[in-house]
Amino acid sequence: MSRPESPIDVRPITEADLPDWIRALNTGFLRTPDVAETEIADRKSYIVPARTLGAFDAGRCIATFRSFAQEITAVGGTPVPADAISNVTVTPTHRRRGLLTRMMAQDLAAAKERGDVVATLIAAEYPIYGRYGFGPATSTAQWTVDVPRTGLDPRWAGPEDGGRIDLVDGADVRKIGPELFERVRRAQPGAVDRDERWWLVNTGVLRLDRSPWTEPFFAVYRSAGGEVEGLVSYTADDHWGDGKQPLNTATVNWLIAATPDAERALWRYLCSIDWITTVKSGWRAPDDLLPLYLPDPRAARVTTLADWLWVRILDVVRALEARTYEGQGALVLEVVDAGGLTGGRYLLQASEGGASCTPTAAAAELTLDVADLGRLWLGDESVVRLVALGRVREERAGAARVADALLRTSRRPWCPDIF
Ligand SMILES: CC(=O)SCCNC(=O)CCNC(=O)[C@H](O)C(C)(C)COP(=O)(O)OP(=O)(O)OC[C@H]1O[C@@H](n2cnc3c(N)ncnc32)[C@H](O)[C@@H]1OP(=O)(O)O
Repeated sequence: MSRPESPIDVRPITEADLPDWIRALNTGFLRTPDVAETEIADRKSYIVPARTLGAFDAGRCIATFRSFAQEITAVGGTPVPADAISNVTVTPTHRRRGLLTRMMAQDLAAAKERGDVVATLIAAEYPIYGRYGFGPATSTAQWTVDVPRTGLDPRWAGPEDGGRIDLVDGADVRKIGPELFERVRRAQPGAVDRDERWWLVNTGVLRLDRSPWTEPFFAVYRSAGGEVEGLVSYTADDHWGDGKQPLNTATVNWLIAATPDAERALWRYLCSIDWITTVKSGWRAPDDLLPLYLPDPRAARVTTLADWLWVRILDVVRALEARTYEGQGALVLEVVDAGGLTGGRYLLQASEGGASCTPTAAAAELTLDVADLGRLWLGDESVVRLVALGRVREERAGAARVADALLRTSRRPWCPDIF
């Protein structure tokens, strides 16, 4: 017997819809569905109703979707306008009827119209977003460091390079953090911008009902010249062994460093704190130097290695012209886009001085889906691998190697944030 259908309205929300929209969001994310006044006030402060979609069945919100303006750093350091997607839920009673597909189509069309170059998201589950043209463009890793096994000298008393580390409070972090982060993210392909609210939430000024606050320790690294170059936020537990040995864990919430000296000094500091026998790294770049700072890198065990930021190219020309390339060369790409946003055949001409990308009628050398171009855009994937997987078709022998020589980067892209 077929289910009686009521027409479901997918539309931008109004301010009056917000409590109902938040209830649906909490339901989809398996949080308690009640909605506190403080949460309504907080979300009202940053949600853009015109970019916040809800699906309504008989007046009740049963699906949510939100996007916002973001900048993502392309390879080479150019910030590119992105459509950042978040808060995607469909209530379990209404799943698998195409509601996500409807909301995604509306949002991506609007982003294209606005002139965004890419759309971005952090996927809750891997299989959801490839069908909409998103590819996993960065990965993340977490390490657990067994401090006594590192081989580090336990007599360490501070950085040897003339720099210094000081503990600071949240107010200091709000003063020095935003400027430091701007330097870091502009040099880090795959990083996205942070707004003021991020610093308020992450220093405990703005406390969210849905995630209880534990005041962390904040440590700043200054170079010998007194320049702020690194910051870390971490918490510690209180755990002792039966034999009265300290067995405490330091858990890093976030660590940013503008220089290798700052990065090395902050990890060294974390591994030197008395009573701390385990350091949990938090979300890091997959090629983070942490293990290699340790005399015995095996003391750092990988506990997570997974896809992180996904990218959907909305404008092939601008996306490929925004980034830099490792060498010089030309390539004709046939980009297949079932979503109809940016498919076509393009000639990429790249040199160390810049790149041009233009529509062309020349014969294609590689044929690939727009999701795979998203996967390649930040330099983290190999075309040769994608050819081997059957995802990219090599129309001219050797084209995959030419593409890898141009597109790949010596350090891996990384997005330090979740949104
Ligand atoms: C950026 C973020 O916010 S990530 C958070 C995503 N949200 C969640 O994970 C919360 C829990 N899950 C949900 O709310 C929903 O299941 C959603 C949002 C993932 C999917 O919503 P739906 O309305 O059911 O998706 P829709 O019906 O449009 O599905 C389209 C296609 O994707 C497939 N699909 C959807 N979700 C999944 C999934 N989790 N795993 C595998 N396939 C999926 C469907 O089977 C369908 O496939 P088809 O086109 O071959 O028939």
